[in-house]
Amino acid sequence: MEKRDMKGRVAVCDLSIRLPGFRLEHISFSIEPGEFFLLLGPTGAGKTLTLEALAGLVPINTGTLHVNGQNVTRLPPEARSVGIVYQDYALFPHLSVMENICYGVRYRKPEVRMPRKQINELMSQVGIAHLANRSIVTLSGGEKQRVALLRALAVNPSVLLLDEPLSALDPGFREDLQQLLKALCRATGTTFLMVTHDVDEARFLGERAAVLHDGRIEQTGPVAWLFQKPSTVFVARFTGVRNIFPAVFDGDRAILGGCELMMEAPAPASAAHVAVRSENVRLTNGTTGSGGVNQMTGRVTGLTHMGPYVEAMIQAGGLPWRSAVSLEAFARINPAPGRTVGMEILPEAVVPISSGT
Ligand SMILES: Nc1ncnc2c1ncn2[C@@H]1O[C@H](COP(=O)(O)OP(=O)(O)OP(=O)(O)O)[C@@H](O)[C@H]1O
Repeated sequence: MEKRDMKGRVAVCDLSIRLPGFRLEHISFSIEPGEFFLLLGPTGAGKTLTLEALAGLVPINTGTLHVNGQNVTRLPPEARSVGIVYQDYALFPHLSVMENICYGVRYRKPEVRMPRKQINELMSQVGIAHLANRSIVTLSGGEKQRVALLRALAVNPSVLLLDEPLSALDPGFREDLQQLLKALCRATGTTFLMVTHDVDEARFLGERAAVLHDGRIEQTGPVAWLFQKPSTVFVARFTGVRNIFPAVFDGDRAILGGCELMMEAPAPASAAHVAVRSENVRLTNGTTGSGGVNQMTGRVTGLTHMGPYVEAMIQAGGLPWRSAVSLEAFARINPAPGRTVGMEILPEAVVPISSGT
């Protein structure tokens, strides 16, 4: 790859950080120029540490870090061409909006900083042009986060690191800012690496993601793939899979409880469970269709109204299944507790998963 094609490329290879009481181990992933990549995981998984290692803010024990094709492992933070945006904005309260945005610019050579004209355009794009002279302390959370974003982008980093930038905002503001983040990533061509523990946010924002658990990466891949084809019990739970059962495998057949399900391909040797998303458990009327591939009959044991759908609990094949029933299907099938219903799962929705790292 030519040097200019490497601009914005990130490669983290076998990163480890050992702290009293916590170990980040064998972290490896790479990000393509201009990509919106997510580090996903629950609290305490090591997401912030990974970001800070890339930014040069914490010492690392082993591993190499490349930005723009350059080995930055031993470089100081200011020489890495990365910017960082925090959840709590970290703005200067005594400066105005424009002074905050341009704060880092004055320390940069003209050829590497963002031209003032582009800063003005971005301020208009994110809807804060009219606030240029306002004091930071008078802004709302959403406005502050817009200022923080532009301050980080104004020094023209190749890579922008974002540590849960939306988590302090009300849900209404969050959606606007999610749209804005996507638009800024596209408009500036900057690589975005964002930390979040919010799976809905991940679904909306990310192209690819790495899922961290207890200091290790469990799975890396396109966000949609992590949801549809989790590879471990942890990733399945984290992405909201409601049916996870221990299983044994015989080629492309999974045997779980008192039932046998066909999969689309043979399970890997590491597989020990089966994951089925509740939206992939389709209900049918009565015993209709029972006896076909992955069709069973079950008894409804409970219902939970979730707003746009109803989660039905079905006892079938000796296991407690959960099915997300659309309101239309709910009205048609009427899966009232105690009733017998048919249940169908496509082979591609039966996902063999391992116990994890
Ligand atoms: N300087 C430090 N010394 C000791 N332990 C630390 C230090 N910094 C972080 N840790 C610990 O490392 C673990 C991972 O922290 P990290 O902030 O990376 O988690 P996270 O995934 O970003 O979680 P959250 O979503 O809550 O921010 C935590 O248990 C934290 O307490």
